[in-house]
Amino acid sequence: MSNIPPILLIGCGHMGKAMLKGWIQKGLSPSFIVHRHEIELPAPHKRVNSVHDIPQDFKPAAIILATKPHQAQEIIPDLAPWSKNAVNISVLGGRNLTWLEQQFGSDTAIVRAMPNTPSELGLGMTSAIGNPIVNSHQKELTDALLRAIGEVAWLQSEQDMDVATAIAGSGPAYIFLLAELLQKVGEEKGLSKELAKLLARQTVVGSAALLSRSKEESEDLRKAVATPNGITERAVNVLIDRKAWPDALSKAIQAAADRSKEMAS
Ligand SMILES: NC(=O)C1=CN([C@@H]2O[C@H](COP(=O)(O)OP(=O)(O)OC[C@H]3O[C@@H](n4cnc5c(N)ncnc54)[C@H](O)[C@@H]3O)[C@@H](O)[C@H]2O)C=CC1
Ligand SMILES: O=C(O)[C@@H]1CCC=N1
Repeated sequence: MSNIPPILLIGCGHMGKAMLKGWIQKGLSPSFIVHRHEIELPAPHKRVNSVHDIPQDFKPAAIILATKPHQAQEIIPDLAPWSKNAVNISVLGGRNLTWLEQQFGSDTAIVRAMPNTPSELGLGMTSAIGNPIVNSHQKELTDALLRAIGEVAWLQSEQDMDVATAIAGSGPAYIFLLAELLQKVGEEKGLSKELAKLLARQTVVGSAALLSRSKEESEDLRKAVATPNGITERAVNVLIDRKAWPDALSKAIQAAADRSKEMAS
């Protein structure tokens, strides 16, 4: 049974595809996807090359804008036949509600959202904030759409979106980088490539699953590994030094948040 309303998805790259896969698994109603290249798409959903190929009688409950930020401006005016009667959910990095209202019109219901790629597995994390035109029904609908692919945090202030983006939107990249680096160090220390890869990947996967299922704080899970005066503690002492991971992560998050702010318009 379909429990996700029909959507119009604009752009089906890394993020659009991740969300679409999540929604299809949860029973997406017949929807249209605007994408210039062939994609694997189960019936009854349809891919079209351009918005001009969408039937006028198609009534999406939500439009999801998932092109690159610089690609969005030219396509938004073409969405007018549908955008006034739908909630328009932008996942564009950086682009703020002021910019989005300038493109769609300030009388249009717009949600600025920042998901992440684990949405593909229903394990996403999306931060969201709507403009004043979004009514309670549209907010519930957006919440249901985003909850179908993971957790949702409705922000009180749009100012928080830059840091939310830097932590959760970009965050999967840091975790994959950790897996990359663990493998690289393993190889540098003499392990075979296959062994280093297996150890690094399964450790990241298993730790994330444990964190997901445990009620304990991440700090407690960490302390359960680092036996006092044992082996792990030596490594944790290196990493937790203010000048090591705390400073590096703080600088990294600030750099990403600054870039998000730069991309506001
Ligand atoms: N990749 C990620 O992890 C995340 C990305 N985002 C945001 O999602 C958006 C998309 O990012 P990605 O998926 O990584 O980029 P991408 O380049 O993989 O996907 C964008 C897609 O939009 C398509 N497109 C461009 N113009 C179009 C048009 N006029 N009509 C139809 N399709 C068109 C492109 O062909 C491309 O497939 C960006 O604005 C980004 O900031 C947000 C959260 C996380
Ligand atoms: O890096 C980017 O610009 C996008 C937004 C967050 C994740 N990817």
